Amino acid sequence: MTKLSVNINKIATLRNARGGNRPNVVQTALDCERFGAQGITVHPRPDERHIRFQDVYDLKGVVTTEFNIEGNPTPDFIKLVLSVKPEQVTLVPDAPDAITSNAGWDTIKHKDFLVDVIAKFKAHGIRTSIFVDPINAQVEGAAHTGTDRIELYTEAYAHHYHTHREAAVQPYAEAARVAQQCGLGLNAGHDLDLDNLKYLKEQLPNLAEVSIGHALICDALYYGLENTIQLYLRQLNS
Ligand SMILES: CC(=O)[C@@H](O)[C@H](O)COP(=O)(O)O
Ligand SMILES: NCC(=O)COP(=O)(O)O
Repeated sequence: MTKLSVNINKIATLRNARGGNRPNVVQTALDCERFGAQGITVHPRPDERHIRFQDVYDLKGVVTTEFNIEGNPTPDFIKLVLSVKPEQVTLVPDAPDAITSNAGWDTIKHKDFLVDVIAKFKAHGIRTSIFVDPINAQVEGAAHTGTDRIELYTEAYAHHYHTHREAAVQPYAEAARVAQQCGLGLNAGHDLDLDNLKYLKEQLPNLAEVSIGHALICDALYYGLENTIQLYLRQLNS
């Protein structure tokens, strides 16, 4: 079974556009769970342009499915995660000014840093995942950091899906196989949507979890949040 974790960053983006508390991030997380989501993902960034650090504290008290906090492990981020103690932390090497995540870790170059940070989280019982491109050497490098899982950065797959899906998925299937050989759990995310999700799932039999935000929230404008979550779950489970 592949779990669906709904990334609610975009709910916070909408709230922040006006100030106030509409839409309510905490209520949306609870509703996502009620509608079938098996996890909630947030990606607080240093400028708090969408999810704020306070949101993360508020969500911890109420999320009953898997809580996944993503982000660049700056000292502030590490402090937040160690204090909130989510089920999973996903380390993403995004620059503070990046519009969105745009690359995986160089797990070879940053091995010592990752080993150190991952050990801190694991010592507090938090499962770790690191965001990587579908490159075999980077997956093997991830295994040497001590992480529990990797999250494959699926932007390239999503981008090429409509032109040549077999070629687009090939490096991901290979990376998934290497992850399994190395004993790493497998997550995936970024730009996944109702078109490209099912094929990815079919080609990556060991896929434990996907985190999806942007497309899912856009789809919810048309189909409603409950229907949309059910549509995504159907792609994963049919
Ligand atoms: C790691 C990843 O791919 C997502 O967390 C993505 O960064 C979502 O963040 P935004 O919603 O800010 O684009
Ligand atoms: N880890 C990926 C994620 O949380 C959501 O990415 P996206 O669906 O907003 O591109």
